[in-house]
Amino acid sequence: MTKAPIKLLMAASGTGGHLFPAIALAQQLPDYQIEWLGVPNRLETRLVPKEYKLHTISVEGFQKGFGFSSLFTLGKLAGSVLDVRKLLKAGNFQGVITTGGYIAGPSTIAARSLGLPVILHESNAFPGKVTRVFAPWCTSVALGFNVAAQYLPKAKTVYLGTPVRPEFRQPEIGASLDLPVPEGAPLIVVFGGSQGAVAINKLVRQSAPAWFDAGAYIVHLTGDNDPEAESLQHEKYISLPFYDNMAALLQRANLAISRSGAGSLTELAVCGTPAILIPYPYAAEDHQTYNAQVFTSVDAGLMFKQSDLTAESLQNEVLKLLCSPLELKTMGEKASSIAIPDSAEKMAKLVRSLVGK
Ligand SMILES: CC(=O)N[C@H]1[C@@H](OP(=O)(O)OP(=O)(O)OC[C@H]2O[C@@H](n3ccc(=O)[nH]c3=O)[C@H](O)[C@@H]2O)O[C@H](CO)[C@@H](O)[C@@H]1O
Repeated sequence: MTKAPIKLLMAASGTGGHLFPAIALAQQLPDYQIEWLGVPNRLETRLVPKEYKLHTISVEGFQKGFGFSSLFTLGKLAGSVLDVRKLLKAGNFQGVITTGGYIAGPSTIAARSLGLPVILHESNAFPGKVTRVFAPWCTSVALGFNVAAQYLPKAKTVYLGTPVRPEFRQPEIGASLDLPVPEGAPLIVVFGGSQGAVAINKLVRQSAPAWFDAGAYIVHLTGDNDPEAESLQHEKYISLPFYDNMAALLQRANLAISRSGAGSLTELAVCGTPAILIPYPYAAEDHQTYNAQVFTSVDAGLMFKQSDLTAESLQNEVLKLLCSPLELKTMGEKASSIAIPDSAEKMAKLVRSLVGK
């Protein structure tokens, strides 16, 4: 008689930073039966591969302070816990993995109340609020950056890095770059996390002419929300709202200009791509600055506060780097030195040890 596959619920929702690591991990567990838990109308409805059945619940975060709206949210949290419990019981799930964010709360409470193991992956250097609250309840908390452990003293933490899609570490299995960038031309890639960064886009468009004059090409991933996304036209400039083949792009790039979401930093490290990092100023508890500091602490990148940066200063910083290929190379090597390329395999091993083989 063949053994039934182990059933696992993947609670990962919201942004690329939460979804891509979960997808990369799921792909390392082909013998498991994985179903997904998300929220209606978020990126998971678009990004989660069709092979994983997607269940959705509605969850919300707490506002600052504690008033009627928080009581309402608390009521909703209790409702979501009941929904997840029902799902876990009906589906005979044997464990839960979550990549943090609001969905992690009800998933952790529901699973632990049923005695199921929960593995939480926290990719940020400064863990999110939900992670800090729920980490002590989890069976294991895997960290993307080891500095995060100091903020989770009561949790069973283990530093395994953040899983990346397989083509990031095995270029030969990925599609090649299908953009018209001539071989040997310096390439600057600009991206602002999975949703784009309008403020960076504007600075880049103003700075770009001097970079073109220096021979550089730019691939600019603008996100969907930039009304001026098509305002710059140049033969060395390619602008797209979103690009699927990030692995080939970052492997080819000589320099990235980026926000400092954990997913972006992890991929830059795995690809050994030097970067100018501009943390999103409104990120929860300024966590993108903590992330960027992991890079700057080993000289793998330069960090600039958005409020201090002008088009002129950005233009000059990039020109300096374009003129110093050796410095770019050294920064790239430093970035590689902090990468854990086989994080997905390590996470899969942890899951098998706690949920079952
Ligand atoms: C605004 C904000 O609060 N963002 C947070 C969000 O991630 P957010 O999704 O904004 O950013 P991340 O840097 O973590 O991930 C971006 C992901 O999108 C991919 N990508 C991007 C552009 C594109 O065209 N194609 C593409 O595939 C990147 O390759 C990367 O895998 O969750 C992360 C993990 O908790 C946090 O660290 C980020 O701070």
